[in-house]
Amino acid sequence: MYVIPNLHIVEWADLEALDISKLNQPGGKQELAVQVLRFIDKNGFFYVKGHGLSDKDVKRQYAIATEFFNLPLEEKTKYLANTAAGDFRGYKAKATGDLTSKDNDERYNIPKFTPEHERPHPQLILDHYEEIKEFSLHIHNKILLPLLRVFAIALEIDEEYFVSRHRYEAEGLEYLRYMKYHPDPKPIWAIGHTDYNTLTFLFHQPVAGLQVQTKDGWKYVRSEPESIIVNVADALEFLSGGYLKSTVHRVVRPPKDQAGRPRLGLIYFARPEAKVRLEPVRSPLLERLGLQRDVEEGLASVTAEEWARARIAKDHRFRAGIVKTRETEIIAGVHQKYYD
Ligand SMILES: O=C(O)CCC(=O)C(=O)O
Ligand SMILES: [Fe+2]
Repeated sequence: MYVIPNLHIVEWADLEALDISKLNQPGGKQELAVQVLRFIDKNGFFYVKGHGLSDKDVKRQYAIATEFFNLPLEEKTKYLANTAAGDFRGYKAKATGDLTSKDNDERYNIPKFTPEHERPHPQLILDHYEEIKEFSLHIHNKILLPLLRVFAIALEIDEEYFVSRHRYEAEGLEYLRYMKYHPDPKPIWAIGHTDYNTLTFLFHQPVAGLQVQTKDGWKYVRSEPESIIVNVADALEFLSGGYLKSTVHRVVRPPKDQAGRPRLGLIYFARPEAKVRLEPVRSPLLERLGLQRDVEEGLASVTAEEWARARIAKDHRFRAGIVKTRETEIIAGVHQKYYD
């Protein structure tokens, strides 16, 4: 427990940190796999350190994000995302008018730098294109793929099993997101949810607000300058036969001393390739634990792309006021739950 000025009491979640610089040492992969096995079936949130991105690299991205959100609204709305079709590339404005209560954030999602995703961007983004590309590629190649190998070792499966389903050049939508929450009096800014991708990488930002659901209730996730907060999301839970946990989290109004400031976010959402079926892997570990699921028990008929599109379009219908309450049925009989 930590008491911040003006006596606001904040309870922090106790999360493990994986130091991935250990991957350069002999036995490092195995050591990290053992560490992962200590927590990953209970809680899909953890920190990654030793990831090779400097504080300066992260600050540069925040500087670009700040400039982006300072652009006139008419400029930003030229790049609107087609969320009605389940496509989140591009800009999402903050809700206004009758829908003001729906959300208080703006987003700009920059997809993979592959021919599939060539699209117009504001000049500001084009001016920094190479730098944004390098940052994104580092996350994919130097953080995501090594972590996927560690998870495969933990599950005692072929080390390349997950990696071969996340080829950067393959068709599939993953993106870097610039995000800005505007100060708002409502207590919950993003209702409790799981993410629909593989792993989500949340870069350091100083305004508290992210909370994770634990067996002892909601706890704040502390953001530390050297660490990336990582969470397992739906696609990886399905692929790992339910063993790696897509953990429920939410964003609340920051504590009083921070509540009046905008909250900027820098987030990378990694996803499997579009055509990957979300079927459970066969794993000796899961067999031994009696947790092995049959393919039919998973989402074998559903691809990563179909799952993500269904969830994005469903969120769109709620945000746009097309449906009055959040729908829970998504696809193939699998329900998405929400938690206040
Ligand atoms: O802003 C955050 O800290 C988390 C955002 C989030 O959960 C999401 O966009 O899925
Ligand atoms: Fe999330």
